[in-house]
Amino acid sequence: MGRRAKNKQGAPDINELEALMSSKSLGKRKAQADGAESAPRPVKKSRDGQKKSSSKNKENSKPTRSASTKKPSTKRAKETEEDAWEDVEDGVDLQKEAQSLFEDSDNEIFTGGLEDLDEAMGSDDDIPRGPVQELEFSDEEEEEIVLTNKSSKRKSKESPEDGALSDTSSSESDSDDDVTMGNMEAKSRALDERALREAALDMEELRKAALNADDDDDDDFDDMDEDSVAEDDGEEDVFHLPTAEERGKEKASGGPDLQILQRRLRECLRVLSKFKKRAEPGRARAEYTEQVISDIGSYYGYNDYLAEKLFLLFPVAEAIEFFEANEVSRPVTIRTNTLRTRRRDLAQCLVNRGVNLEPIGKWTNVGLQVFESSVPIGATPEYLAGHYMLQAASSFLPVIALSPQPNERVLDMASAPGGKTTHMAALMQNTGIIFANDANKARTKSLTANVHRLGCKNVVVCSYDGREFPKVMGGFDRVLLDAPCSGTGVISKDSSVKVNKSDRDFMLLSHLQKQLILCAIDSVSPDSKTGGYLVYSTCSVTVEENEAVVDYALKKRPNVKLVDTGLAFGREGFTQYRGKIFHPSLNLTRRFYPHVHNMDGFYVAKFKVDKRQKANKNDDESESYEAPVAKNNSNADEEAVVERLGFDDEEDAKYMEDSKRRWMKAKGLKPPPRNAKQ
Ligand SMILES: C[S@@+](CC[C@H](N)C(=O)[O-])C[C@H]1O[C@@H](n2cnc3c(N)ncnc32)[C@H](O)[C@@H]1O
Repeated sequence: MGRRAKNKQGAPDINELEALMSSKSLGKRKAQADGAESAPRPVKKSRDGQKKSSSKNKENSKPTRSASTKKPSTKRAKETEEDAWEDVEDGVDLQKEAQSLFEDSDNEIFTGGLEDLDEAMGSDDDIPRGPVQELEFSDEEEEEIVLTNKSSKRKSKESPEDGALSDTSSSESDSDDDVTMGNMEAKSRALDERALREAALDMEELRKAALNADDDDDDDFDDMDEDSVAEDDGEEDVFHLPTAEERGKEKASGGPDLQILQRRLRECLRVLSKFKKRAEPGRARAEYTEQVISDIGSYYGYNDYLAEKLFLLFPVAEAIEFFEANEVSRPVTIRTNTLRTRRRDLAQCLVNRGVNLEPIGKWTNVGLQVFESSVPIGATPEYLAGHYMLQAASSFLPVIALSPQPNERVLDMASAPGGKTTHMAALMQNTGIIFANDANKARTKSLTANVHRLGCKNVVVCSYDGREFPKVMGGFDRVLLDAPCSGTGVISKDSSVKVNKSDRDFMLLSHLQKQLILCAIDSVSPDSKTGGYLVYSTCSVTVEENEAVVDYALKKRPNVKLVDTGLAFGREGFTQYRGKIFHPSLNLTRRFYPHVHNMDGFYVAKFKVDKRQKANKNDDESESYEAPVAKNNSNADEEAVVERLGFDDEEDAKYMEDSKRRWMKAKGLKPPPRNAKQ
């Protein structure tokens, strides 16, 4: 685990569902996605101003105690590791889950069956109620849910004055009184808050330094704290960048401590901001960058490979914001199941139970963000009756982009546990048909449970390797491929991603995604009267799982083109990245980031599939085009699958070589020159 992670209160590796069970304060920042990239980039301010904003940011991004103190169940941890979900596992085994909810929420073991749940929760009147919110609905539109008694939510959202504790219990508990049973929780909360405040101040310093590192060498601007950097005029202390040998020794002795790491990060960023002036003679810019990446890895607990991969996605200052955002839980959100209820009615029911919530944003008319709850959100009668799905806000996006219509024939190629399938069923008003497929049979159990709980009547669950489509079934009006991925967008939910992904994993995933996307394209009917669309999505932010896969599909299937996703926000996909040029239409795809949109990292691309052109003798691509033929068993020989899909051997060879070179370097071996015969 990284130094930063070790020292931080509220480790991000939470099981969100379990966190929900604890009925405490939930995600406190509102998803910032209303049509704008709202992530505040630190602005250059007077130092007073900066101090205030740092405290404010910290308070707003405070991870919840409930989230931080729960350990994920082994089962859940294993699942997230295997498949890198972006969704809360919802309704896996209702009876078991409900039981654990009660264990978690009440510290009492619930031994009854589902039918006993009501009793266990007491009559409605017995349900613990929080401060009741009065909901004001406009006469016409349920959109306009206005919460009039927002006291507790506001409290959780407002930032306290600099240095002040967020509530009275905290300030009490910050005193030196003896710890008693009565004040233990408050004291513990105060300690958490203090640690967070300190961490946020550290971050603010780093961010300021990083911001400067993004400035040009010639830029005279320097707004860093005087105590954190040497003065520019006169002699500067030249910071000594460790040599490779010194770094090796440091690693062997267990790595530097947190203070050294922080200081070195700051110093390296300071040098990078005025390289010519501040660099040690004879040292290259790349050496400083390498040190920054290595220290970020240690500070936040990433392996070097992933730290570098993620760092390179952003300018330096933004990279720090991204890594920091991965340390904070995302807001808890639910999706109203419009097959069973309306959002305003659901909101009113939950508010009456003591849930503090409000609509997520204008971009969705079914999402609600839960700020605080005095009841377990995953076990309310409304939940059990299928009135809502616990679902990350980001996972609404691919379905909104796909926009399935009533009476269509739709394929959800990798669908378990069904967050998106059930959303599609609702949009289609239970008409038409959705084939909800998932290669993992075990996972189709939770999918089926959710389909039943939410009352979806137009869903057929099946379990094929997605690469067997369209042989098993084809001719769909719309296809969703929410692909298996590395999960680099959901690190705040599953921190194991920080250390368990290697370049080989990324290569294999990218390969699988490329196979799946071609099969998904071939499953769409170009003759569809109402559709003819494919949406490809992942909960990862890496380029090889996103733009590279989409670009590959464009090359391999000339009959498809990218179209606007219809999503009102999100960053444009890369059209070039580190020397790789993608099709210019890649700018129509959308990227979502935790530090920008306060939702899980996500990627969405929408294709329109047209009829295939008649084979053109001069066109290798169309001549060799052949719809993939599926094998009868899912243990299909990998090589044959690769061959039938016409993989780009040249591109793969390059990946393999890169991977081999990195492996050799990691082992301390010198890779042969690039063009040498191996
Ligand atoms: C990101 S999750 C899907 C989440 C789902 N769309 C939802 O919204 O609830 C990816 C899924 O892909 C499935 N999967 C992995 N490899 C597959 C393959 N070759 N064919 C079909 N599904 C696959 C995994 O079992 C996993 O359930």
